[in-house]
Amino acid sequence: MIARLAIIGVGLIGGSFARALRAAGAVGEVIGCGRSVANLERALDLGVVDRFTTDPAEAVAGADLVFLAVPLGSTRGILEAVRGALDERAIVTDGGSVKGSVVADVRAAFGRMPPNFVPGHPIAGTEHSGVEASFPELYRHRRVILTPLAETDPQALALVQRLWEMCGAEVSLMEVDHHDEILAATSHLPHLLAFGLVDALARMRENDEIFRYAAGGFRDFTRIASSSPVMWRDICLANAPAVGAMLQRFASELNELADTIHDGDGERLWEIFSRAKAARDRFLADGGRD
Ligand SMILES: NC(=O)c1ccc[n+]([C@@H]2O[C@H](COP(=O)([O-])OP(=O)(O)OC[C@H]3O[C@@H](n4cnc5c(N)ncnc54)[C@H](O)[C@@H]3O)[C@@H](O)[C@H]2O)c1
Ligand SMILES: O=C(O)C(=O)C[C@]1(C(=O)O)C=C[C@@H](O)C=C1
Repeated sequence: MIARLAIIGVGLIGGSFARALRAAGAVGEVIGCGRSVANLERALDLGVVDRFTTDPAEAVAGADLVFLAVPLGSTRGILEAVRGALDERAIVTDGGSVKGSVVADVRAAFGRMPPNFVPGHPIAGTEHSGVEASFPELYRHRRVILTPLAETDPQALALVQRLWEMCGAEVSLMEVDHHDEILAATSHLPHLLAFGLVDALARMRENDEIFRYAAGGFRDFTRIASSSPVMWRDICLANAPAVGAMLQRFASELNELADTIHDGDGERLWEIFSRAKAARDRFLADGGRD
């Protein structure tokens, strides 16, 4: 389906995309591009890419499909670097966790929204980074959100959708702003809470003792605080308004909990916890994805 695929950012997301498409027999040659030569050499050893370069323009030359999977803060620079080298018919898509910032970067770099750019976001990942962490099954039974714009060519959209489906994913279409609001709630806020909690505990004087007695609850709640600080810095900055609004909402929920405990209002605590448990049980029963 794709004779030449260029992956810019051969990490967890880019590497897994290449591996999944290879496993599905959907790609011919895969060109990797990144900043870390050690990571790219590892990608070559693992068979994730057939060759690599650190020059984005060289990577996209002659590619039929370009997949951008770099931290969001690097998106605009990459787009500017590849602008003049892209094949006229090449389809470009991405896996960035925030869509408004990517769309703004594309408009700024190209002076318009090219019809062959399809913004996307796989709702799948782990707390690990780099090509070593990538695996072909990452997207199987996971959702991928595509956020096409009025300018998007339906054929480009259909191809990108088909490729994700070949990776085993279920594709949904969504408006850019709606995507960013939803993900602020279900992904960005939980990461902020995990990072914030671990940082607060780590800065407490007794932290050695605290971590010694932490067990499953702490481990489950904080797994995602092992995620890439660069990636999460960029996500928070790229989605600042929606993340800020969610944080404020959550802060008032926390204040309400604190007041309820202070008032010794057990009935109210039970109500809040029961409502939360029922919502999470429903999420799991509906196939809640890990
Ligand atoms: N990790 C997740 O769970 C997850 C899930 C969905 C989407 N995403 C998004 O996917 C993108 C990639 O995340 P990841 O988890 O694969 O990160 P990663 O750190 O595993 O991989 C990113 C790769 O990009 C390379 N890179 C960084 N800056 C670059 C630049 N300027 N030019 C070329 N290469 C550069 C790095 O060397 C690295 O190999 C991010 O935009 C992230 O928001 C991540
Ligand atoms: O499972 C994880 O480790 C993840 O963080 C994956 C996760 C998330 O669910 O929040 C992280 C960022 C994304 O953009 C999409 C998925």
